[in-house]
Amino acid sequence: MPVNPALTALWPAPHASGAVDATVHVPGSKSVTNRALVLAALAAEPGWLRRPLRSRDTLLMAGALRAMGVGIEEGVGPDGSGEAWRVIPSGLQGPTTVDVGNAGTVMRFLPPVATLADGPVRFDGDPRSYERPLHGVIDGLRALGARIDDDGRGALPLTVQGGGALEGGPVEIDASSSSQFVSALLLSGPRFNQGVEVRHTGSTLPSMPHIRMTVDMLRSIGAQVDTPESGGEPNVWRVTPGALLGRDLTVEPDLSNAQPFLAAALVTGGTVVIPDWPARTTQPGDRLREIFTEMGGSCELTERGLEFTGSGSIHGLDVDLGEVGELTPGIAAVAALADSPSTLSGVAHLRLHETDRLAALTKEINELGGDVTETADGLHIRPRPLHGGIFHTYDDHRMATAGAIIGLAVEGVQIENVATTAKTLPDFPALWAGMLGN
Ligand SMILES: O=C(O)C1=C[C@@H](OP(=O)(O)O)[C@@H](O)[C@H](O)C1
Ligand SMILES: C=C(OP(=O)(O)O)C(=O)O
Repeated sequence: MPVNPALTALWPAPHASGAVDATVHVPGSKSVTNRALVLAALAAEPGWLRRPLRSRDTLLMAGALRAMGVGIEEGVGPDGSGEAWRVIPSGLQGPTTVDVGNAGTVMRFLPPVATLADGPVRFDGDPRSYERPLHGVIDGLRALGARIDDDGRGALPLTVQGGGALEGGPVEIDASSSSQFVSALLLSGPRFNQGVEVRHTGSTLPSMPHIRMTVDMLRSIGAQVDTPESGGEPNVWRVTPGALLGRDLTVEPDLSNAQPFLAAALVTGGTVVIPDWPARTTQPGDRLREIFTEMGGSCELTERGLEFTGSGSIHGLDVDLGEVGELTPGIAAVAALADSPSTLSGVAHLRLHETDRLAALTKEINELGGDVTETADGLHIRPRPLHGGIFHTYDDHRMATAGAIIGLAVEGVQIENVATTAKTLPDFPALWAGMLGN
């Protein structure tokens, strides 16, 4: 995706001169788009993906699947409405090379797919991808019969020696550093000879809504999945081998990327409407209705979408974000502007996300005059009057949007490399300006 050089420098975060009043159409969900691409590629027949997110992470996923022989064509959808991708599965091929960028979904969901290719698939990515944990996928796949060449660190780069099929069966992994280990093994599970039974052995498991999203999407494409919630053992998921159907799926807006816009309503005491907010969803961003209400806003789902209104005051809160870790940077930004302290907990694993998010948030908010301290599993945030300055983003899209939230209330905040938002929301600067009426 071409990057506008002007945006890689310093971007003056717009300061809000009054209450925002806007409707913001948020592009599709990264997590849904990348699961849908993998499942459609593994299906027995072609399928449609409508309103897919087109961002760095999803274009990397599409590019990787194409490199393995899957057809992904531009189209307008079976009923002629909306942009769509037509996904045409085929025998998966190697040798090939996959660039994962810094996309957790690509680096974790695709090695299991590559075991089904008929030759080697090499995985490489951004420098940060070498530091992000992958041991659950590597060790798990080896236990299920895969051959993988790596350097023994449990991380990228690596080569999966695809053998055209994988035996599958029961496997134990510790997914306490990423729920994506569980999702990765489940998504390809229907195509393994014996299916897969994943048992998580660690003490904590983050991001449960994302595992539910995996299970829901598997079921919707014809897979049989047994889960702890459907009467199975705690921490055990079982996928039966079987063919997957070609479906016509419309991607929901990315509710985690709706966060900065909802935050703008909260911070400025205004109103923001997000059209197409789903009435029922597995996306973790749906928790924002409750969290931002506790922080001082109010919201209603109407036929226009989610209407969120700020009251003019922002309150701190004590909250365990273990299930919804990707919301932490945006919540921390709002908490730094609140009228009382906050404690965010349950998110130790954020140290291994796009950057060490706990360290990055602490440093950047404190450099604007804030008072944030890291705890063992989160942040203590004591609001103080903030001043302008440079907000560094460490190639982390959610750091950039967190800085933009602070900039609404604090004059003179400059975001370094706002273009990093292209990971999941390439239109962010324009959407932000549009919301502010600029
Ligand atoms: O499966 C997914 O789509 C995701 C799962 C979560 O990962 P972790 O469990 O590694 O936090 C989340 O933070 C990430 O943004 C997307
Ligand atoms: C953690 C995130 O991404 P990834 O899918 O790369 O893990 C995120 O988007 O907040």
